[in-house]
Amino acid sequence: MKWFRVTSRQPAATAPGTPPAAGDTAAVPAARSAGPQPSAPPELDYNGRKHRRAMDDATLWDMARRIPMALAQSARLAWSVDRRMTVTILLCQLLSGLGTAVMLTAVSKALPHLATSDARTGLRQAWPALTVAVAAMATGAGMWILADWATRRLNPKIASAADLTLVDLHMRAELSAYDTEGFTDRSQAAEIGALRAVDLADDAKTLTNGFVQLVSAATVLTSLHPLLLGVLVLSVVPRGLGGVIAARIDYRVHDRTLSARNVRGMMRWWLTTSELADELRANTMRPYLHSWYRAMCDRVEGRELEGARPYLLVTLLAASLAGLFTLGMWASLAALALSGAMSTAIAGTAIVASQTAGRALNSIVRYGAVMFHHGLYLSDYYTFVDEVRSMTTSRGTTQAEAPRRISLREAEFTYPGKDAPALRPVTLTLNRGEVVALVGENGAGKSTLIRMLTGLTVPTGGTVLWDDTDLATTDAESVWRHVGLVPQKNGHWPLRARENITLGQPREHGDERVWDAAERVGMTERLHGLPDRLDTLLARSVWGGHELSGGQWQRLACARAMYREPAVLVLDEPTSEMDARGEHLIFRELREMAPDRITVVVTHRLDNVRMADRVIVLDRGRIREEGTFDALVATEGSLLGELYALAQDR
Ligand SMILES: Nc1ncnc2c1ncn2[C@@H]1O[C@H](COP(=O)(O)OP(=O)(O)OP(=O)(O)O)[C@@H](O)[C@H]1O
Repeated sequence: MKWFRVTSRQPAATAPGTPPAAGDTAAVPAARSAGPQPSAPPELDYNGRKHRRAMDDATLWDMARRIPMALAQSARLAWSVDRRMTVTILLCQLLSGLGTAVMLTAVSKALPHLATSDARTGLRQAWPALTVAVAAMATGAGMWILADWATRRLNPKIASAADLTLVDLHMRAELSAYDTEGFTDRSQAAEIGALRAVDLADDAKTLTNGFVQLVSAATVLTSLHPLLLGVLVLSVVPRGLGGVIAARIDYRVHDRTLSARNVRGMMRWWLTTSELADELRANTMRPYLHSWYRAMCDRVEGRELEGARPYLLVTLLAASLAGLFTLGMWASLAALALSGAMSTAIAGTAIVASQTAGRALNSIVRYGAVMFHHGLYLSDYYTFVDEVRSMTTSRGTTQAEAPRRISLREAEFTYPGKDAPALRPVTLTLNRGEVVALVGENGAGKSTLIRMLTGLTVPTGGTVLWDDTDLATTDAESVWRHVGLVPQKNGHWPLRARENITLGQPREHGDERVWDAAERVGMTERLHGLPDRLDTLLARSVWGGHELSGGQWQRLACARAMYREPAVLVLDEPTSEMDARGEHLIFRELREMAPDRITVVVTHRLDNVRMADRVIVLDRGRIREEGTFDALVATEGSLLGELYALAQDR
């Protein structure tokens, strides 16, 4: 590092590596303007993507098995949100298939007449069949439009239902669900399933329509002449195979760029959000981040370009093969007609039918691949829904009353997947009217203890009682109705100022209590200064929203907890971002409110601990000390005394 020696007159550069000078000169590091080139971004994988190589790995049998399952799952979702539209789509599909069958049969009836030498007579004899063919085609088109309308009505409902189920389950799950291994990955995969649900009805409809059309064409042809089924198979198989290979290449390119695109997408938020804009600029992070982002763009671009060539080759090959087979089919039909084994009219119908079947097959291949992928994610979605449903908070039906006493009896807690407990057996009683301060170094177990006291988690050993009610068998919602919690990380809810205070409470007439809560945390003036006062939207990221400072947000979180007038008021580092005036106000309010409730405060600012009736000092998951602040600080060798002395040593 380079050092400049700064004197009172003029800065003078010294050789690199020269140590800072002592005495009346101070040494400051030089700003670094150049340095080694940043390393390229690593190959990151996006955890939530489980099915990266699914298309590559899947056999045709896998696909054949998975696609009907996906269709059945789509039908189940559709049925659950709108039965009328689901039935409409199914009926339309059947009628459109029937239309195709009628059209092909009518064409086979009309063709012999049209093949006669006298065109006028031929047309006269063929017109009833031709009219039926046109009517059948029109009916098929009408059914398609009707199905499309029904799908458009169904799509948003399916998407909302899938999304709502997922969001609601997350909000109702036991906290321990978040700590189970791979929860986030499974949650992300399920979210992709819910996102894909938007297109589900559309894609399922197109695929089933392809099947219906293909079956109609095959049925009509077989009924006309058994040999025609073989001819049809010959004409569609190469197209089908070509389509599958092209789809695989497409998906391979998609897979190879997927993690880079996802990581780039995540990084995009970091680079453009105002929340990190200060840090990014003041710490001159832009050049590195720009080159990082550029490298990701290049990676995606390069891989997409690499995929273009094989895709072109395969599609060309598939199209050539399909052309050759079509030629072969025509030649076979001509040979059959010339040998008298088949009438010219039937051969003509076979050509029309093969066109219909070809189009149907294109849909089947294309949308079969899409539904195959939908199916994988839908399975994740359903598996996750079942998993979280079994983990929703349902502990018992006993209704909790506002406690006069909270007792922990040998209560301990070990996080899922961890060997050592975060909290070792704790026996403790908290009484109404008391303010208890929880103190301890980082990781001592304070937040874990708070979660157990408030019924957010159930102890993995021992019991937590509210009076005589065991929280492990009590309806959790009824417990939380008596709790007001200011957690370490509180939400900056993108809602109006009013809701940021009343959130979680039933709506009341009038704002009297809202202003009262604002006054308790010193926010009255600030809220009056907002353009629409309590109606102002508090979220800069939302159009028309307003932002508060970190300390002001924390004051609102305290106001929210106070507004609840809870029987159990718990605050985890409630004033870490507040100025001295705000902090003083909050602790004064807590004291005033204390007689009617059990109050628990976690704080690292030990001067605040003086106001507590009792201090509990946690150390590595154990209660190490308990008593009044003055007594503990005065005790020789106490941890609180040591921490307090460190806090004063500046
Ligand atoms: N969700 C979790 N999963 C696994 N371990 C956890 C989890 N949350 C906390 N822990 C661990 O449990 C121990 C206690 O954590 P806790 O958050 O209760 O400490 P704390 O005293 O509140 O710390 P701080 O003062 O830093 O907030 C720590 O070792 C921590 O790493």
